[in-house]
Amino acid sequence: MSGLLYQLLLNCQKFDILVENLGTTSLQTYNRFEMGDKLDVLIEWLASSNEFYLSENVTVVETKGSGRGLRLRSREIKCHQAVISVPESRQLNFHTVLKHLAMFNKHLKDMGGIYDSEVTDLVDHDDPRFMAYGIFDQDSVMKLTSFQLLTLYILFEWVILSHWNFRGIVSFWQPFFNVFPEDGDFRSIPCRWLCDSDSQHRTLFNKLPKATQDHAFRIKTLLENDWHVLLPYLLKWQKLFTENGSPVFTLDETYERFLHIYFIINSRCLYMDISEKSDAADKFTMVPFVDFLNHAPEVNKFCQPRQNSRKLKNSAFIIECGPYAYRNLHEELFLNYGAHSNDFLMNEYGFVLKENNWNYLDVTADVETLVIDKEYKDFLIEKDYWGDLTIAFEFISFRLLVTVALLASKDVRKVEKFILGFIGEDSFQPGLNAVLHQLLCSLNEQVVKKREDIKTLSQCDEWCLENVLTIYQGYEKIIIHHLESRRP
Ligand SMILES: C[S@@+](CC[C@H](N)C(=O)[O-])C[C@H]1O[C@@H](n2cnc3c(N)ncnc32)[C@H](O)[C@@H]1O
Repeated sequence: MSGLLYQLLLNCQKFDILVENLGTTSLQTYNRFEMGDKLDVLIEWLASSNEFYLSENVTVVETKGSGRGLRLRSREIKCHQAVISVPESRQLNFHTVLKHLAMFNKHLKDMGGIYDSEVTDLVDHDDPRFMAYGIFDQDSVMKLTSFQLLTLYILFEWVILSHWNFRGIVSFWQPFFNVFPEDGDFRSIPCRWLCDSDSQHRTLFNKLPKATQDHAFRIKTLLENDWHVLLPYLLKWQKLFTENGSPVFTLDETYERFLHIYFIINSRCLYMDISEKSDAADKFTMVPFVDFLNHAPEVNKFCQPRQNSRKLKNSAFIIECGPYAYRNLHEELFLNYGAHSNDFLMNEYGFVLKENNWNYLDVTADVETLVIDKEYKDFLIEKDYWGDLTIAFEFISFRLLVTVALLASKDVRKVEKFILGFIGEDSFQPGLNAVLHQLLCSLNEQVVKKREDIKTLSQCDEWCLENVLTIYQGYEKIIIHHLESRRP
């Protein structure tokens, strides 16, 4: 495909941001104007590439509950109609960052040339980026993950470069940075409670379900690993950029910004084939405006990315309307970020949904402590049925049924037949339901106790408390549903 055929249909009118449910205090009014201006600048920047397209029927609306989102502002959006298309030159990913670095470092092979003369025109010979990006060599840059390269690049372009603002040196990406979420928007992410040394939320962290805590620890490990990989580059920049003998930025401040940027990327990355990278975790891109789309739990209903091969030159990221057409004025356009439970959404994005059919309980820790007999444990390990024991609203996982069948029958041979499908769950009744019912009663007691404890944590942020309570409400709904159907 030789570029996109979409034209910019946007009028050159001031971009109209509607703010809902925000009341009328002066701070909120200020934000409203500020965000409106920032959106105008963003649109102007995107529209300066004639391959950008935004449906004129769509507007940005900001609400207290979910921040900015896209809404229908006029007429309709039909099934499979294109809603937004953002050219590669306005996306941040491993590929586009390499191209930009290559403008300042001739040793970095530029993968396919610079896009726009407007970008190269911005380069000034006194630009500090000649020094900053001069420290990179091809091998070490290529070894960085997409996450690491983007974090490092955004740190320089957005945070460190702002130091040279007075000489008019502003990043090409500044219009995109302007609309990045604020750090406080991520305050409900449990990993943040772990990383902030003075977090008031450590007690709340201890009240989280174990699976949610484990997820937060996994993110913390990844994040700390990335920080250590980036540290040598940051130390070199500290030596290069000094003022009155001191570095223009400190590592403590930079770590705070690193955390902020890490969660910006994590909550806004979209799958995209990146030719330089083979690992699935590296295949993502950040797409301005598309990243205003909020999440809905329904898969294959709302807006969807139209898959384009990265191998095609200058391919765009396109969002089109899914099977659900938008006809009701002001209704929100959604994207599905994946089939994610509230535990996952809270850890990766910092929000939860009141109703979420993807919720499930991980009961591994509760059930494994019931398997006291070594023979049974060895059997489950040998059959690869040890761990990963879950309960969703619709069903109890087969892995859990196998473990409970063993606890109920204490008959390894019979359970083997169950695993092989020769006999069914009924062969273990009423013992199986008795064990399950007892387990569910104990889980219910734990949830009720946790919810009561959480309500007493008055020092925590209300929204964070509410989100944790919503996770437990989701659990309760699942437990009660099965308690009724598993009554022995
Ligand atoms: C890709 S961004 C979407 C745009 C975002 N609302 C904004 O203001 O920039 C993802 C973030 O939006 C928020 N979000 C997305 N879907 C949501 C939903 N259904 N309910 C509440 N917040 C949501 C979360 O803060 C999440 O980290």
